[in-house]
Amino acid sequence: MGEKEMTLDTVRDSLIRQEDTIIFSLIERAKFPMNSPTYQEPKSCVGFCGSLIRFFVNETESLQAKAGRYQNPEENAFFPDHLPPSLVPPYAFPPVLHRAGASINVNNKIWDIYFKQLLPLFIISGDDGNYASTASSDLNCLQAISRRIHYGKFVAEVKYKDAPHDYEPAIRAKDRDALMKLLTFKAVEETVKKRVEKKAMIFGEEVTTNTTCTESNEGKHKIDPPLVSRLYDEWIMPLTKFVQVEYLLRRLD
Ligand SMILES: O=C(O)C(=O)C[C@]1(C(=O)O)C=C[C@@H](O)C=C1
Repeated sequence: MGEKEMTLDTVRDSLIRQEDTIIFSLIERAKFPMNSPTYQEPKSCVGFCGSLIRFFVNETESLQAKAGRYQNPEENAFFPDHLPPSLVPPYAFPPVLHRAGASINVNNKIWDIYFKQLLPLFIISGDDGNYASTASSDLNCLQAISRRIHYGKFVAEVKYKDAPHDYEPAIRAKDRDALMKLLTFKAVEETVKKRVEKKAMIFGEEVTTNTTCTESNEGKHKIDPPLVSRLYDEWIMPLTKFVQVEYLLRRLD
């Protein structure tokens, strides 16, 4: 975010814009079949040890760390241990987050859910050999989803600053349920679910120049729109809220 102060409206605008990134990245991943050799642990080390996806993410994060990606408090690495330091001159990101909550990282959960639950839902089975491209598009999805979920820290900070007296008793009592209630807006969640479904429909439509005969493409989408809504309902929004609760619990440290 630029110089302007964050408000609930500006953080929500960012979440809305991030929907585009997430949906486009899912559409890109859906170009490839499952390509399961990307994820298999080989029996022995082949120039690197472990699965291709881990190798790919580790190496890419290492390069991106050198290029300064993780200087930005909106970015969280999947393998944060042993990352090299940034080699680029630091940018003075505005210090929005409270120190104690800034380091929250739920990427382990995101990793597990993405590979075990999400991929099988929206990727067809098969193997076309494009393992590196598959790993690359997985990382784009993971980074977009991770950025969105960890953006919960900023959402929580803004909500706390807007109404510290509402949040403080629940924070002091470590009352997760009360915090969850305070930060939840059901009507907003319903709007998010409807909007992402609509975006998936529009972004994933087959575009033709033929205006008279679109029937053959009608109803065909590169990613199933209701599935995107479900993904938000079952994983993305709950994890964003989990991050908000975790952040708030540390807000008075
Ligand atoms: O917009 C908010 O207030 C948020 O906290 C974000 C979000 C979401 O993840 O989209 C999460 C919780 C709210 O219930 C509504 C939406």
